[in-house]
Amino acid sequence: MYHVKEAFYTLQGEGAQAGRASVFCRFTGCNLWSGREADRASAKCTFCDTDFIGTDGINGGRFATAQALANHIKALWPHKAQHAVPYVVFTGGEPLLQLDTALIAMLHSEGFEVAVETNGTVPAPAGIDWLCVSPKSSNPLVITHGDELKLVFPQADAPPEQFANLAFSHFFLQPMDRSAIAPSSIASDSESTVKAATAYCMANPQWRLSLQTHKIAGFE
Ligand SMILES: C[S@@+](CC[C@H](N)C(=O)[O-])C[C@H]1O[C@@H](n2cnc3c(N)ncnc32)[C@H](O)[C@@H]1O
Ligand SMILES: Nc1nc2[nH]cc(C(=O)O)c2c(=O)[nH]1
Ligand code: SF4
Ligand SMILES: [Mg+2]
Repeated sequence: MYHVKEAFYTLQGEGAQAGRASVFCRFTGCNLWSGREADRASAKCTFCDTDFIGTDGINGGRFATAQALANHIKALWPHKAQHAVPYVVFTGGEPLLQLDTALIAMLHSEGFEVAVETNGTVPAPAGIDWLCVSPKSSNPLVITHGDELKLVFPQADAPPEQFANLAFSHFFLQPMDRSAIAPSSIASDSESTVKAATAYCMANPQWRLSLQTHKIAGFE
């Protein structure tokens, strides 16, 4: 049984594929946080910007088979987009707690490319076409190669230097969105995570800036 919080058609907002039309499938649950605010401070990942509890979001639900979930995803890709390769991004929560080779194979047979956004602490099934790993604090990575490493910045226990030698094709710093965590406190300009990430990328050109364009442009 697959548990899906929500699924929707949008543009990939982040990283090297930013701007690409995508079906997002957000799985329920994560191994680094319960998702409850009361547990945030003591969680293994404390800055999450996402609600991944339950199956009550748009197009969410429980799917008994890979075929059923693949059909659900396929129905969200517009029929008119015939000249583009259909693209699905599995995220969460932590998608690698649920994504398996059966679901990947089913989507490949429907012509989809399969992308994943993961915290890198859970092994990945074979067949993923675009793998984005986003390390979280000192939680050990079990995935050390992939297409992009997208580090939320800054994180005291996860400096970029720790990941710079891993086998990824792209290295991104994504400014931490603090408003998602403490909506009432507006950070001063001198505390801007965008400024800090920009300065780091300018001093260390291996790294590029990833902005969360869906939030800036407001398309989601
Ligand atoms: C909600 S996570 C779900 C996927 C997976 N659990 C992970 O952490 O990569 C999706 C993406 O949002 C990023 N993210 C989460 N909270 C953020 C925040 N407050 N500011 C910026 N990016 C954030 C994550 O690092 C990850 O790249
Ligand atoms: N548009 C859009 N792009 C995204 N890229 C990664 C996201 C995520 O939450 O995994 C995300 C998201 O939530 N929305
Ligand atoms: S690992 Fe990802 S989904 Fe889990 S709490 Fe952290 S950012 Fe959120
Ligand atoms: Mg998001």
